[in-house]
Amino acid sequence: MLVNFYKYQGTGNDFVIIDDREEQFDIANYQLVNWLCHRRFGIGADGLILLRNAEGYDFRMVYFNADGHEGSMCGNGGRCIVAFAKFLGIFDKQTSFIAVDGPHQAFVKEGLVHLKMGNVEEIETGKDFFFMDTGSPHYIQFVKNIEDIDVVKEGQKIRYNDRFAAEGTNVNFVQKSDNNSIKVRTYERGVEDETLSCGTGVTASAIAANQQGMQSPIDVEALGGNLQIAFQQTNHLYQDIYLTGPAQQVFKGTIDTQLFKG
Ligand SMILES: N[C@H](CCC[C@H](N)C(=O)O)C(=O)O
Repeated sequence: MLVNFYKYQGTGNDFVIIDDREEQFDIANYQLVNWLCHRRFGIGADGLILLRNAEGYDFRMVYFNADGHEGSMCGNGGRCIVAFAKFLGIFDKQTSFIAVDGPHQAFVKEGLVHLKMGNVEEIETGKDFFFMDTGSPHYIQFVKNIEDIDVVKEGQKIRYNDRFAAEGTNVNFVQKSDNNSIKVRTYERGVEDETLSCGTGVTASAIAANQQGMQSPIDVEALGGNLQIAFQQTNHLYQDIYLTGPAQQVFKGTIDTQLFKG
């Protein structure tokens, strides 16, 4: 089968996106997804996203990690699929779509995609960490010199410890900078590597920074670019959380799935 795809990136978190409103793509074939995301044998991406139809919404976002398995919410992927939906002419000013973690609203303004994330209510605080779900599970550790962290090694220690080994977790290392800003580096489960940016991770990191006294909006520097997180916070509830940043189409192509040898 010939599959038309688009390649997008949002602050260096990159995705293969397919317009699958005809529902031709076999979502159960995780080896195929894994191959398409492979950087040497396939197209190369941190994840693959299908745009499908959904009743009551402009579209449905179906997200797979690079390992081929359907993942939880992806914030940067969410921004990229919003840019893609606008490119397809599915919406003009603002959109409402459904993802695995529930409904999302978004709009594009001055070239930046503003994506509303789900509310966050439960935040676990440990001796030297925070843990929360911003659509995906995120462990957050504040560090002094982020450049010195071996993100893959330290991230894997946490991701594969007794608590997280089975389900996995994403692990964020966060350094506070001046002016209400933080630097974030993320080890992503499902990619099992450091990525250049992780939207749900950056969102969780900003909320953790707020727990430590930083106020909304919080500017975030990821390896692949800058993002901003804004939110309303009352007692334990974080709502109106917006993840804002660029999302760009890089190229498009056609791939023959017959080339995949399984
Ligand atoms: N890159 C993502 C997160 C993908 C989710 C994931 N790696 C998982 O929790 O399985 C983001 O921008 O939010």
